[in-house]
Amino acid sequence: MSTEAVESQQVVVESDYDSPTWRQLSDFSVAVTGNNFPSHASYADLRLSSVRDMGSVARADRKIVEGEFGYVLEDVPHFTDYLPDLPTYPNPLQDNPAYSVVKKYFVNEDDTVPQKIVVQKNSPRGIHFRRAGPRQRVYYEPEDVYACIVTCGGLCPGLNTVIREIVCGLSYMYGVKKIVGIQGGYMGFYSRNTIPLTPKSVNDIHKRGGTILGTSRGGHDAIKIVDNIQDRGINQVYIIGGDGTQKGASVIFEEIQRRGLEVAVAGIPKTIDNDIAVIDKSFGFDTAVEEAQRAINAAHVESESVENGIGVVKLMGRFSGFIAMYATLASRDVDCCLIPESPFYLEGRGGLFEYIEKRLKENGHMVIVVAEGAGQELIADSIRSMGHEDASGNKLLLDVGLWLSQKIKNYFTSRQRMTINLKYIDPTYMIRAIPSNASDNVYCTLLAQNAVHGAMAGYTGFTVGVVNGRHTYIPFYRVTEKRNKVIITDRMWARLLSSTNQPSFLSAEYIEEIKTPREPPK
Ligand SMILES: Nc1ncnc2c1ncn2[C@@H]1O[C@H](COP(=O)(O)OP(=O)(O)O)[C@@H](O)[C@H]1O
Ligand SMILES: O=P(O)(O)OC[C@H]1O[C@](O)(COP(=O)(O)O)[C@@H](O)[C@@H]1O
Ligand SMILES: [Mg+2]
Repeated sequence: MSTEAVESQQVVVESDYDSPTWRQLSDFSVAVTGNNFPSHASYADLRLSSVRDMGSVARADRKIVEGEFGYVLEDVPHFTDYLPDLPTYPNPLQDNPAYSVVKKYFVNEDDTVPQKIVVQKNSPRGIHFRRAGPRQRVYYEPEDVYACIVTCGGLCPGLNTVIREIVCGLSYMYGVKKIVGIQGGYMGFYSRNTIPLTPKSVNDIHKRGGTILGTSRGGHDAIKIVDNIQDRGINQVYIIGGDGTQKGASVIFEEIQRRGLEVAVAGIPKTIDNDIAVIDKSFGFDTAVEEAQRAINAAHVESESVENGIGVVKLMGRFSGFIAMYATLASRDVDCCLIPESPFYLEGRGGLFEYIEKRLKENGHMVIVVAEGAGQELIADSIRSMGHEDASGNKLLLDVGLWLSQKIKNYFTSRQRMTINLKYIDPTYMIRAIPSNASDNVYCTLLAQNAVHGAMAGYTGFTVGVVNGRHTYIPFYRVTEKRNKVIITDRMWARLLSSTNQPSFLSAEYIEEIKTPREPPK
């Protein structure tokens, strides 16, 4: 992702400073001198901050280490936090011919990655995350590992690649033999049989879309899931899924910790919408943007082949319009992009209809990209049926693409304003179901391998993710407490507006309001 996109995430993060959660974190944090953090073996001596989150992850213990110049490490849990006397073993990678020639293959225990890379002379060093990667000592003998993998939530390109690379990483790097897949999402822990996974059985799966394990929404019962983990003797749990899944993983981790089990819980964030906080980008996003070009091209070809042609393309994005924004910026054929973060209106001065009329008169055709979560309030006004949820508790959306297409048709046919030719394309599930592209495949591989390195090194209760280009271990609460959204006061959205020339749909008062600076952090 571009620097600009990284900047957008930082704007989101800055707002954390105002939240009660942040103030509580500071109150409970553990201060250390300088930045010589204790290695994880001595973390048992540190007081776990036990901050009770105000939001959705209600019982997350937080492990905060402060250093000089405003340095803060938001660390992830480690076995030694609650099981102090575990034996450790040399990392088998040191004898692996592929790695033995690599200088500094093991990650320095003190390496951390800053969340904010744009700084000023006097700004505090800010929040950091533990750098991901292989450690010199591991907490499992290969023959003792019994790992499982589960995929939850909606589909996303790259799921099979992550599964494949966890299996291959565990097998080839650490010599692990016992790996199973949990079928059909969280509920599969207690309602379905497991399937054995070997490098041979997963060899070709990255070439297929979907997930070979199946997935589901709903059905998260932490007690039943952990009972099942315990009964089977599973000691590494790899959980691939979005924000809902990571919340579920956090609850599972807490139950495992409460029972004092030596079971590592590692999350790999998945969301085609790219709405997971903190991380630079989620896997599958690039593939989705690329595939969306095919739909936009089709809409363009259709619309320019007829008089007053309008192509409407609906793309995914329940709460965040990243796919729509990037697909629009990539295409250059889009005249208007509508996303959930930017409210719009249809009629009157500066409205969508006026703009469509102008573009058709100027250019004879136009393409509109609309993210599925855009304009939901407008639709609710005319349809009156909001508030339904799916099995995971996600808001069910009304079809903005169909609604918008109908509204445009009605407007232009009423009072015989203009004869238009509108074609509506909904490629959403076609985009989601494809295999990941080359760059996402590499990305999935690194995420999977780093998840494996973290679990083998005794870290647990973490999500693996890229922050400012570096792989890190992020505590669950950080990726679940808020969603990554397009910031419409950022330069990236301004670039989009100037590339499409569409109206901003914002009133002068609203622009003033959102520009008002927030209070600086204390
Ligand atoms: N707050 C939560 N606590 C525990 N489990 C949750 C929570 N939210 C969602 N889940 C579980 O996570 C799984 C996937 O969630 P969902 O929202 O469908 O997809 P995603 O993980 O992609 O956001 C479901 O099985 C759901 O029951
Ligand atoms: O029809 P489904 O399977 O519920 O999925 C629809 C939703 O899945 C998404 O792709 C995102 O899903 P996740 O939260 O599972 O990543 C949204 O864009 C879309 O609204
Ligand atoms: Mg979600």
